[in-house]
Amino acid sequence: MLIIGIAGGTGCGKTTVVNQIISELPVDEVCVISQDSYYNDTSHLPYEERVKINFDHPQSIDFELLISHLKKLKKGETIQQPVYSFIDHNRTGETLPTKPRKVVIVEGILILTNPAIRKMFDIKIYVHADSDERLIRRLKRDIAERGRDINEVLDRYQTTLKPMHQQFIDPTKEFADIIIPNNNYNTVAVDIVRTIVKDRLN
Ligand SMILES: Nc1ncnc2c1ncn2[C@@H]1O[C@H](COP(=O)(O)OP(=O)(O)O)[C@@H](O)[C@H]1O
Ligand SMILES: Nc1ccn([C@@H]2O[C@H](COP(=O)(O)O)[C@@H](O)[C@H]2O)c(=O)n1
Repeated sequence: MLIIGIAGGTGCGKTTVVNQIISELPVDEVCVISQDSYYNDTSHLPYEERVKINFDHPQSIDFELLISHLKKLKKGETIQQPVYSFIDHNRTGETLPTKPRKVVIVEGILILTNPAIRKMFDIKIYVHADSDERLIRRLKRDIAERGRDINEVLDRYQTTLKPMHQQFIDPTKEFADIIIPNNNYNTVAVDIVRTIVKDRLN
């Protein structure tokens, strides 16, 4: 099994890069694990408290569950990946059965901050886009897809996104084997990663 970790700040294009990588691969050869599925279960908190959580701090992630799921996949077991709602700021209670595959891609802003999970990755990738580009993309995406308005995104950017990015996420670039510049769509870099993955599948 080849486990690839893909990190980078919010809006850098991780999900887009993952979709480009897997688009030409057989569906039964690859599975994707999103760090967002592993936000802590906060069902015990009311919505008014959940909305105040700092979702860009490493402590917001249930790394224990994520690591145990990766270990299960390595052992050939199917896992139940939690489904997360950005509207409710919580897990939905539903799960997505995820089968072990030859290639497992784990993507998320904080996945390279955790030493134990870092050790599990065969390839570590950091997707980079400038902060103004990321903020513009995040604004558009969160308003269109995650039920947010401009004030919510800008407040969160100033209070948590920017400081957490500087403190925790950007420094993980140093752990990356490959850094993909993604201010523009980077088809060359995606092709290189695809070639590595295809080589592994043969
Ligand atoms: N290279 C790019 N150029 C322009 N827009 C992009 C690029 N990569 C991603 N996007 C767009 O930016 C938004 C955020 O991308 P996404 O892949 O969800 O980022 P992430 O998963 O890192 O938060 C999406 O709407 C996506 O279509
Ligand atoms: N309830 C939540 C949980 C997370 N976020 C934000 O999502 C970002 C990470 O996801 P990406 O797809 O952008 O990598 C992170 O920056 C959190 O602030 C949220 O807004 N609400």
